[in-house]
Amino acid sequence: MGRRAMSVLAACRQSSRCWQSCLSRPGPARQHGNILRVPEAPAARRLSSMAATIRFSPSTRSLFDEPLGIAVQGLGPRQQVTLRASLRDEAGELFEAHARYQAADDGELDLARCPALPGGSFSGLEPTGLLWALQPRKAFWRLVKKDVTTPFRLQLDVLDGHGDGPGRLLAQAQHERAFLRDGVRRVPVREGRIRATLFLPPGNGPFPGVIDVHGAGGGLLEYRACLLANYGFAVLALAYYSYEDLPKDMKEVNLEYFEEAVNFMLQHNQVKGPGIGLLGFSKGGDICVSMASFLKGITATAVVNGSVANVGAVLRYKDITIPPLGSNRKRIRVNKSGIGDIIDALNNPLEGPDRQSFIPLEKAECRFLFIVGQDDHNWKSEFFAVEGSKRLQAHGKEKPELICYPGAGHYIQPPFFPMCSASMHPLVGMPVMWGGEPKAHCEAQVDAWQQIEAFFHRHLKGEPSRTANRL
Ligand SMILES: CCCCCCCCCCCC(=O)SCCNC(=O)CCNC(=O)[C@H](O)C(C)(C)COP(=O)(O)OP(=O)(O)OC[C@H]1O[C@@H](n2cnc3c(N)ncnc32)[C@H](O)[C@@H]1OP(=O)(O)O
Repeated sequence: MGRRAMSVLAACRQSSRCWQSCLSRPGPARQHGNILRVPEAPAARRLSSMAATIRFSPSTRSLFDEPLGIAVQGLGPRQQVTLRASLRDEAGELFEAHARYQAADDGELDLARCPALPGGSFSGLEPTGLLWALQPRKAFWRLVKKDVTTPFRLQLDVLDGHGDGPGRLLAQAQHERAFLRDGVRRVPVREGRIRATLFLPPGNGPFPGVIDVHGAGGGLLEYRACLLANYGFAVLALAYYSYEDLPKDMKEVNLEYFEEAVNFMLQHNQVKGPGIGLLGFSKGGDICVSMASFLKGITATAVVNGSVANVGAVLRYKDITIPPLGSNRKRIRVNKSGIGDIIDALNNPLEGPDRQSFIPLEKAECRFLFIVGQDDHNWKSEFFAVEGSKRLQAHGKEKPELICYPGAGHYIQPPFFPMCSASMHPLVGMPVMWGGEPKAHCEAQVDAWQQIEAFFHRHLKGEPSRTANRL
């Protein structure tokens, strides 16, 4: 990560501390629909005689990966206000962002038209800045959604003025950011060895099918699969270790487990054949490349900041063994805050015995999409994607789609997940920097999500997808 991005984040964290006291401030308030109005202060301190109201669009609830319109009405002409967004995750950890604005002559403040002034978490015209700039108060914490059946509750406070401390509360409202679209079915799957959740869109199937494999860390993460199912795919979120009776750690990745999952999808009466798609992020990316290389029934594979070398665990399939790419902890650079930069820790899979870890992706019969954050500090995603592309073409295979995003780090998530700059690495055992600059990273997430969806529509459905820019 660049020094500039680190200092932006440090500044955000520092300034968010200034706002802590206001969050717990008690005060009588009355609820009007989703708008909580706070009684006005004495006339002498009032800048406007009108009550400010917050308007969200959509009004009360939206899907997490959709943009959210925010406007404030009833402010004074050119009134200076600070908008503060906050959200608590399921562990109770607080995420906050704030931005300084000046209302228009008519007392209206529409974030789609009004630029944020310097001094907040972001500046400039950023209609969704209060979403993507959310930062955790707890160091090394990421926004993760574990229970997709409940929404995140976003709170917006409108505060008077641009002071360093919180100004008088002028209006407050809440909005639900949901994961499950109405009618999408969430089906826990415990078939054979498979531990997974299948998301089925509303209506009569069959639907194009996708298996979603998340990165190292264990457990069963459903949020990306669930959001993708909202767009008409049958998506299986697949756990592969540290979940129920699956192996506790990731010493070895056995592809027969993943083959069972592919066969489960291909045989499911709600899944349209003849092949399925794979979506893999990080360690999930190289698992998907291995699945595509060795298993039948894969039509399209989207890899988000993945590797084309097998990493972190031995891979086994029948009589095939692929060793993990070598690494050297001495190449980890640790900064003054104790955060590691592991970008140079892995060996080169084109050299010496490490060539054995290169996955023979030329065996695959599917189309590939590589999504790359050019500021990925977990590993060299762009190098991996380019080498994968070269190898495919050298074997007469179709050139994969490769989309590179400058300023995007490792943790490319669905839209509006705030960028995580550093957190505990599940395999390295220390906090590491993931890379990325928050605004560029957020824009990459929005575009990458559309590209992934369009890729699967093209190859699994044969239909064009919606192309509207959702930023
Ligand atoms: C030589 C060099 C080679 C370099 C070699 C480089 C090779 C890189 C190869 C891998 C690259 C990757 O995959 S990178 C990672 C990408 N991974 C993912 O995207 C998957 C992310 N999944 C996860 O992080 C996990 O599944 C969680 C956090 C969702 C697990 O949730 P859980 O199953 O409910 O577990 P839980 O008990 O709550 O917590 C387990 C631990 O995670 C922490 N944790 C829980 N929630 C959070 C959170 N929101 N933000 C931060 N941390 C959290 C807890 O404090 C705890 O830490 P503690 O008390 O145990 O300390």
